[in-house]
Amino acid sequence: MDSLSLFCTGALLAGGLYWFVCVLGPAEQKGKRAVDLSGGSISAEKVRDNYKQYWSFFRRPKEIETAEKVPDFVDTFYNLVTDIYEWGWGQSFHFSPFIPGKSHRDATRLHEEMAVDLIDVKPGERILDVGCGVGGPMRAIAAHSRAKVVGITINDYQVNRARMHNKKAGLDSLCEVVCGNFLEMPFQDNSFDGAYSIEATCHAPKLEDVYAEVFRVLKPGSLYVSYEWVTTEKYRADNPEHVEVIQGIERGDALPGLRSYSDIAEAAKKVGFEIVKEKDLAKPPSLPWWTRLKMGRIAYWRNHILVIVLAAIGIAPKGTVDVHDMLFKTADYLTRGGDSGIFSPMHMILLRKPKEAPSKS
Ligand SMILES: C=C(CC[C@@H](C)[C@H]1CC[C@H]2C3=CC[C@H]4[C@H](C)[C@@H](O)CC[C@]4(C)[C@H]3CC[C@]12C)C(C)C
Ligand SMILES: C[S@@+](CC[C@H](N)C(=O)[O-])C[C@H]1O[C@@H](n2cnc3c(N)ncnc32)[C@H](O)[C@@H]1O
Repeated sequence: MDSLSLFCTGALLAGGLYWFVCVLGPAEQKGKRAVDLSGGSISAEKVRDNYKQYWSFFRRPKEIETAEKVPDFVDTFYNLVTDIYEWGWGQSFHFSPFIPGKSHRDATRLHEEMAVDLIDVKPGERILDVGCGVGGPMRAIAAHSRAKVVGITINDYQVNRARMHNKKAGLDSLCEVVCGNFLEMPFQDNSFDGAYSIEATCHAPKLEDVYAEVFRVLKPGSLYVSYEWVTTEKYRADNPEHVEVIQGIERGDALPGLRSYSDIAEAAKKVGFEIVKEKDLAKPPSLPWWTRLKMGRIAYWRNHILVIVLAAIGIAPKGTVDVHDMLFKTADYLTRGGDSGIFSPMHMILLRKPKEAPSKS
């Protein structure tokens, strides 16, 4: 081979590699690169053991029912997945309906802005983000409403990521992040002008417990909106395929059991909220939220090969391959849940804490 053809082959290979690693994949701003994948707050050598521990929860369903253990198990889950989510999805860890002509990023932002528009807050007011992740929604909401947002997450790795992103976005004066359990929040009674939760309260073993905490910290008369993960009216517990899909979603997303859409308002009323509005935002005329998952399939294969290579050469923690494989399968269960209509990640409920507490007679 002469030197010219050697050069051309080399250039072609390098170009192909660059395209495979850097171009192919979801065209979103990530904040994470494949070479920076970690196990969150878990040291690299313990990632695989923690992954095994995570799975063992599902092999012993009794443990999942032990509600006190759930926040720890959810914390382990987010140590394992946070970097992969940021790398492969972006800084907002939720779904949104597909909008023709809009990027995923814009569709995501509009879904987030809708939440704060619903709770009707004014600039300068203080609102709570229940289960804030690395703060994608918090930043969009603070920028859109100019309200002061306080986010809470159980995972300290996410707290650090969120604070770093807030600073980088120049929004740290409006956005504050606290590490804590949303089942026992470190906030005073009647101290927030509004609250929202986006695809986070599904991690609570009992929805009443988190709703009761939100109720406690809200000022009387103020509003709370939540986007809930639910099984819909199409779900049949006696259909083995339905059960397989829902259990697949629960295992791959650290859920102590998905709730039926009909349980949401009940839980809210039980703790004292008034129901202002309830609507499944996934229903037509909205377009499928799972289109994005389907469109990403080629990128997931590319990511999988990349993760295997990075783990083999010691750049990514060994257990990353297992975690990625789990997410790969989860994406399929979620897509099947969406296609069949038995599952929705955006059952919206808008609630008001009454102005006056009901009399106890
Ligand atoms: C609300 C929750 C999380 C919802 C979604 C943000 C995530 C659910 C499944 C995740 C993913 C699945 C496939 C991954 C892919 C194999 C990888 O290469 C890149 C990242 C994924 C696309 C990843 C991204 C985030 C999800 C879509 C739950 C936890 C309550
Ligand atoms: C799927 S993520 C959604 C994050 C964010 N709402 C978003 O849309 O980007 C769920 C979030 O809920 C948080 N979470 C789950 N259980 C929690 C608990 N008991 N206390 C506090 N946060 C919790 C997780 O740490 C994570 O940040």
